[in-house]
Amino acid sequence: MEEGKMDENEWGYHGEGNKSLVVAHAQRCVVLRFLKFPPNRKKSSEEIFQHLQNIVDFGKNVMKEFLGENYVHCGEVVQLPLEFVKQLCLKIQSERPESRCDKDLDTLSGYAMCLPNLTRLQTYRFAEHRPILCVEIKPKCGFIPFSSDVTHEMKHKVCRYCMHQHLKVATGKWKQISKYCPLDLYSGNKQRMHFALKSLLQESQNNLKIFKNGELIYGCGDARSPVADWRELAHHLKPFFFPSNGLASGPHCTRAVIRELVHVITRVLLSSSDKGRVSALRPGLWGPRVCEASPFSRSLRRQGKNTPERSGLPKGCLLYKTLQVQMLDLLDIEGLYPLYNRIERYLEEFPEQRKTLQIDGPYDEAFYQKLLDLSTEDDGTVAFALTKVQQYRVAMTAKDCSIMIALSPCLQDTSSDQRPVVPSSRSRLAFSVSVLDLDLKPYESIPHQYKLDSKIVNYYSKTVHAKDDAVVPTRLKESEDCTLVLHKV
Ligand SMILES: O=P(O)(O)O[C@@H]1[C@@H](OP(=O)(O)O)[C@H](OP(=O)(O)O)[C@H](O)[C@H](OP(=O)(O)O)[C@H]1OP(=O)(O)O
Ligand SMILES: Nc1ncnc2c1ncn2[C@@H]1O[C@H](COP(=O)(O)OP(=O)(O)OP(=O)(O)O)[C@@H](O)[C@H]1O
Repeated sequence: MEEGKMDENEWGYHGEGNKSLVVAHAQRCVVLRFLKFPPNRKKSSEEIFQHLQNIVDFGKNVMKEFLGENYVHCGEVVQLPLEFVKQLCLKIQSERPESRCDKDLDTLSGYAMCLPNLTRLQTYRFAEHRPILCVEIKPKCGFIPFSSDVTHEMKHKVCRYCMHQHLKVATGKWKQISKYCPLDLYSGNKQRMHFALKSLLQESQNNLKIFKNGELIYGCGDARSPVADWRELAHHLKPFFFPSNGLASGPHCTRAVIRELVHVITRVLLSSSDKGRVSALRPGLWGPRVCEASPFSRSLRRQGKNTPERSGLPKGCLLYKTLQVQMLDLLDIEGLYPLYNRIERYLEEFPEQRKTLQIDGPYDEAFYQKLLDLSTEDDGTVAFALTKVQQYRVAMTAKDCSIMIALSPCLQDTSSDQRPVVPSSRSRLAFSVSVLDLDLKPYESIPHQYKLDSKIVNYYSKTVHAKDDAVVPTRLKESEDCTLVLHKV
């Protein structure tokens, strides 16, 4: 960043999550990612610099190793003029969704991360003139725990996402239960993946966003949500997926365009565009292949059909790699929590050891190497507890990251385009796949995770499952078909 040339008018609000806020440059393909904090919980400039540097180091030394060079963009920490940050903060404030305003942008340190704008990613830094479509998916945890430490039987049957949906609706976070189940998306089975993606398109919550030329056009279920209907979405998508059946408008056209999008995204998700080395992780343990709450598998069971095999994801694809990292959570929070307590007891006695244990970094090569020990034999040591705790934090990070898929029509002269290509009915689309939000989850969040896990399972077991048992015969008759009915347009 060139200090003297920072002009807030060149930057616009792009999006935000729970912990960071992103602004995008109007011309150049870059974004600035700022940290956010609750009011009155400010950190010193040094602490913020270190926090951001840790994020970059963790991306470089750990996530690039696990997920592959091509998928991970670590960015760099930049120092900005304080006046620029202050003016920028004022400029974007009115565009922020109300639900996110419980935290303030850090305007005091002057530090931020500079990253490629993944919604416009073609060739880093300069925007091209071809239209770009970008689909962002936050797939969440794609497996059912296999750990023998799990005490709630329900956790061996229903995935965390599907259980959590009920608590989220009960607490008013979302209005409706989604039909999306991460196990369907991670199945590698095209039919299940199509169902998962259509479900995300129906009820996006914070799991799906679509950008066109860098602008949010779909998803993000809050006040800022620009469209929620498929007809308008299909209109946006036509330049990319003009239907092969020749229909230019009407419900059939909408359906055809949405179907094309789903098929193209599935193909891209199954592609192995990464040429990096094969991941060092092979947990090898699998829980059940399906989640009992997924409407897809419930519908098949009702029809007396077996759920299709988890066809298996191709080993080089990002979903496969992400799932492997998620499965570093070998013990489940129930098995992990006592090990966290072991470390806490040790730290109470030897507080000066916190640094040696690398709890707050540095996230370097040595930190990465220790993550590769997948043994689950507890020898009672702090070293064992520490390895499992660090693996858990990394796994939780992978359970909360997002995948960005950028698509743009190929030029006539494709020799200039080095990127992989996916066919669509209108043209061939060059694509790139990236992963974002790879901030290592804090050590301190483990007690919260333990409590939340129990709250999610208890709520699901007591309310939903009990109700389910009582109404099974009626529900079966109701035939809650998993064939997705398109919204009326
Ligand atoms: O606990 P979960 O599964 O609800 O995940 C949280 C996310 O909620 P979600 O369920 O995806 O809507 C949550 O997302 P939202 O703020 O709800 O959009 C955050 O990503 C949170 O991470 P962090 O605390 O900001 O690092 C996430 O917390 P972590 O558990 O990943 O730390
Ligand atoms: N490099 C990028 N290029 C384009 N858009 C980005 C980039 N990084 C983040 N975004 C956008 O900003 C949003 C918020 O970023 P991010 O997910 O990193 O926030 P967060 O606060 O860390 O999330 P969480 O709520 O999961 O903690 C993303 O959902 C994405 O739409």
